[in-house]
Amino acid sequence: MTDSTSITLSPADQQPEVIAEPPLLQLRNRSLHYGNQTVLCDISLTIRAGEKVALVGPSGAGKSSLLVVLHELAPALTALCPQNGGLVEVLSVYQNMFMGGLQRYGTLASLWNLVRPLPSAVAELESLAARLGLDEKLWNSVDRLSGGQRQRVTIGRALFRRQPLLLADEPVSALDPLQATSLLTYLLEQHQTAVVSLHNRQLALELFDRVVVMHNGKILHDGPSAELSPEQLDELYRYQES
Ligand SMILES: Nc1ncnc2c1ncn2[C@@H]1O[C@H](COP(=O)(O)OP(=O)(O)OP(=O)(O)O)[C@@H](O)[C@H]1O
Repeated sequence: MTDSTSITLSPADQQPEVIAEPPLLQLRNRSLHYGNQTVLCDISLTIRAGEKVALVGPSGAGKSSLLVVLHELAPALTALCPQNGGLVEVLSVYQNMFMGGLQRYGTLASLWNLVRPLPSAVAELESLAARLGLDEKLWNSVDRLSGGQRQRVTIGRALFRRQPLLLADEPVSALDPLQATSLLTYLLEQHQTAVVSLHNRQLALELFDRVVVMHNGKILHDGPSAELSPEQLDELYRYQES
């Protein structure tokens, strides 16, 4: 009979087993062209549930294009926060944010709530508007808002979708630094998984656990933010192909 107390474990056996989440989004050698311009070149990227990924890189690097391609992989799971907002100018903040929840409410309830808001929807959106500093503006039309206020409506619409995956394109670029940090933190808390493009490298390193740097339609770097210094990230940002 074997004496179990005499079994010695090898170092590998003593390591806790790390079980990776299955891929939530996966691209393999994906390219994207506009006419004869290649905007994404042979991109391979895996996003796993639970990851918070910052997408950085100079203007025109392909970040928005990559978000579009990722969105096509799982539209029903995604809360999308596009750079241009896609807001309906003549509708109110309430109506624009409510449109994020159309999928959850169904056609009839959605139409009803857009025309004659029911108390439950109003209460939910009042609370969301207060969190976004828009409580005074809930019934104003979007065409009367500042750039930062409009950006917060776009964030509100994405939050109201209540989906596990956030794909956001520079969601806080028009906000002051304190508000940007606070709302980006909140957006990340409210979504299990997130891929967010941003130019603020400090926020990328502080709030995200993985940083993907793009340059010229390609992924130049992909790794944990904890292993990247601000100087290294600046260097990657300034990368010039020789
Ligand atoms: N609809 C389009 N038609 C033609 N070219 C496009 C289109 N959208 C983007 N591009 C081109 O694709 C390239 C990548 O653009 P993209 O918007 O993905 O970059 P980005 O990294 O998000 O830039 P930014 O930081 O300025 O938002 C750019 O050269 C841009 O001109």
